[in-house]
Amino acid sequence: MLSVLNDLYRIVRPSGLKRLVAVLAVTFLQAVVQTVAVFSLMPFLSAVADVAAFRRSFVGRSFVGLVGEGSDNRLMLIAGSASLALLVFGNLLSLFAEHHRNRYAFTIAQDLRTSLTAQILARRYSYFLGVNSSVLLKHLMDDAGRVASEIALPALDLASRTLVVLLMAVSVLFVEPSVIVVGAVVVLLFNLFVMKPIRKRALANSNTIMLGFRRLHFELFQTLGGVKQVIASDRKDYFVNRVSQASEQLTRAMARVPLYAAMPRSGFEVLVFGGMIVWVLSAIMSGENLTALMPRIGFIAIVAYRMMPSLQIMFAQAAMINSAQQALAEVMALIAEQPAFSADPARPADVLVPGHADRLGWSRHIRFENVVFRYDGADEPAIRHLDLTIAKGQRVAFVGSTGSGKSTLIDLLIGLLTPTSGRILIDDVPLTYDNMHLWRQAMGYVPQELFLLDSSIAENVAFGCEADEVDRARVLRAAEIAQARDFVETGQAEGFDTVVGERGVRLSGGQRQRLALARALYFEPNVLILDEATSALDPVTERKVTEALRRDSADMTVITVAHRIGTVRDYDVIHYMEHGRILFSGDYDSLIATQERFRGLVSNQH
Ligand SMILES: Nc1ncnc2c1ncn2[C@@H]1O[C@H](COP(=O)(O)OP(=O)(O)OP(=O)(O)O)[C@@H](O)[C@H]1O
Repeated sequence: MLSVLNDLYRIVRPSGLKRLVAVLAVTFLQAVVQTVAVFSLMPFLSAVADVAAFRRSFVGRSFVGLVGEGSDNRLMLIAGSASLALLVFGNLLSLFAEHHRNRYAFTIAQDLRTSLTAQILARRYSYFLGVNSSVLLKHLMDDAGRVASEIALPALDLASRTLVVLLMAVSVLFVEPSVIVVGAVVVLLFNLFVMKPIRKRALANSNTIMLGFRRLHFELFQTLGGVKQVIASDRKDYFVNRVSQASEQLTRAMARVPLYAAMPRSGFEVLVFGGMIVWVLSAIMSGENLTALMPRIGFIAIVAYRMMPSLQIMFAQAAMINSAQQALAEVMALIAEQPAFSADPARPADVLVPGHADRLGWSRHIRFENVVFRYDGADEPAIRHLDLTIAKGQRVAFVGSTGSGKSTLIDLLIGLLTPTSGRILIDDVPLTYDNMHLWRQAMGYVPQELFLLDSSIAENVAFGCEADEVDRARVLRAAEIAQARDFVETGQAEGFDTVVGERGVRLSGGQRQRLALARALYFEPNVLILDEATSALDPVTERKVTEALRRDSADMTVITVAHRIGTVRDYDVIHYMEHGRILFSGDYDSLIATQERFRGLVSNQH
C-alpha cells in the first residue's frame, strides 16, 4: 500500500500540491463533522432515557450551561434539533467533499494523459518501431483512467473514511472501551486470515485482467486497422474468433472482481453484528441495568450503523486499489522511460532563418559523413559507410532495388532515425536532437504511407493547425502545385471543407498522395523530401506535379526516392543504391551511357 501511495504521489505532484492539500483538507473536515454529528446523538439519547440523570452528568451540565435552563422537553428538543442540524450539515459537506475528490481524481487522469502523450511523442522514432501502438493506446486510455478512478479516487475516499472510522472508534472508546479493544483484535485477525489470502487471489486476478485487456486491444486494433484486408480476404471468422477468445479470458477474470470485493464485506458484517449481539447478551447476563445500558446500546448501534457502510466501502476500495495496482505499475514504467530529447531544446541563434524563429537556416549543403545505420536486432546494417553531399537547390533522386536502404536514408535525413555511427551535417552544423525540430521546420516530408486525419481537407493540408488558424490562401496555393485543387473543388461535395473519413478512406490513393504533397508544401519548406510520394499518380498528373514544383518552387531542394525512373529523369543527380551503399551517381543521360545496372533498371520498367 505504501508503494502505491508513493507512486500516486509522484503522479499527482505535477498537477499541483495545493490542490491535493485542499482536497485532503475538505476530506478531513468532512470526517470531523460526520463524527461530531454522530457523537452529538449521545446527549440526546441520554436525555431521552433518563433526563434527571442526564442533568446530573458532566455532559448534561455543560449542555445546560450552553443552551440555558428550561423544561425537560425544551432540553430534549434542543439536543435533538442540534443533532439533526449537524447530521444535515455533515451530509451536505460529504456531498461537496465527494464531488471535490471526483473532480480532482479526473483532473489527475487528464493531466496524466496529456503528460504521457507529450512524453511519448518526444521519443525517438526507433522506440515506435519496437512497440505495438495498441499497447500505448491501452496505457493512455485504460491505465491512465484506472489510475484516477480505481486508485487515486478510492485512495482519497479511503483516507476520508479511515478518518471517520478512527474518530468514531475513539468516541466509542470513551463510552465503551472494551468494544474497541475486542473490535481491534477482531479486525486484525480478520485482516490476517481472511483479507490477506483474498488479496493475493485478487492480485493474481488483476494480472489476468491486465493481460486480457492488452490482448483484446491488440486483437481489436489489428482487426479494425486492417478491415479492408479482413473483409476482402473473407477471413472475418478468424478475426471475430480471436477477439472472442481474448474477451472470454477477460470476461471470466472481470466477473471475479465483484466476488473478491464482496467476500470481506460480507464476512465483516457478520462479525460486527454478531459481536454486538454477544456484547449485549453478555452485559445483560452479567446483571447490568438495562435502563443504564440503553443509551450506550443505542449509541453503539448508531455508530455501527454509520461505520458499517464506511467499512464495507473501505474493503471494496482496498480491493479495487489492489486490482488496479498493475495499471499503476504500467504507468510508472512508462514514466520511468526517459524522453529521447529535451522538451525545450537549445536554439542557437546563428542557425535560424531570419523571420523564422523555428526554422534551421542553411545555404550550402546537406552532408552525410561515413554514416552507418543498423536497426535494433538486425544482423546487417541497412546503411553502410555512406558519404553524400546534397547541394542547396539541387534536385536529387535515390533509386535502386527494393530493400537497398532508400527509405532508411530518408528517415535518417529527417531525423526519425539516428546514425549508429557517422554524422549528418546541415551546412556544417551536425544534426542533433537539440536542433532537430528546427531542421524539421525547414523541411516538407511526404512519406510512403500517408496518414490523413479524419477532418476537413483544409485541416489535412494545414496539418496540426486549429481550424480557425488555417490559412486558406496558402492551402489553395499548395493544393494548386500538388495538382489537388481541381479534384477537391469539383469532385468533393464541400470542397476544402469536405471531411475525408478515417485515414482518408473516402479518397483514392492518387488523391491522398496529392493532399500529402499539398500538406508538405503548405508550410513552404526550403527542402522537400519525397519517399515514393507520386507512385499512385498517373504519368500525366505526375508530370504536371513535377512541372509545377519546378515552376513555383524553383529554389527548393528536392530529395526523392523513386521506383519509377521516369519520375526523376530530369533530376540533377540520381544516386543508385544497393545493400545500403550508393553504387554510382550521375544525371540520367550519363548513367544511361555508363551504367549497365541502371540501363537494366530502366529497361525493366518499359
Ligand atoms: N524497422 C526495421 N527493422 C529492421 N529492419 C528493417 C526495418 N525497416 C527496414 N529494415 C530493413 O532495412 C533494409 C533497408 O530497408 P528500406 O526500407 O530502407 O529499403 P528501401 O530501399 O526503401 O526498400 P523499398 O524500395 O522496398 O521501399 C531492408 O533490408 C529492410 O528489411
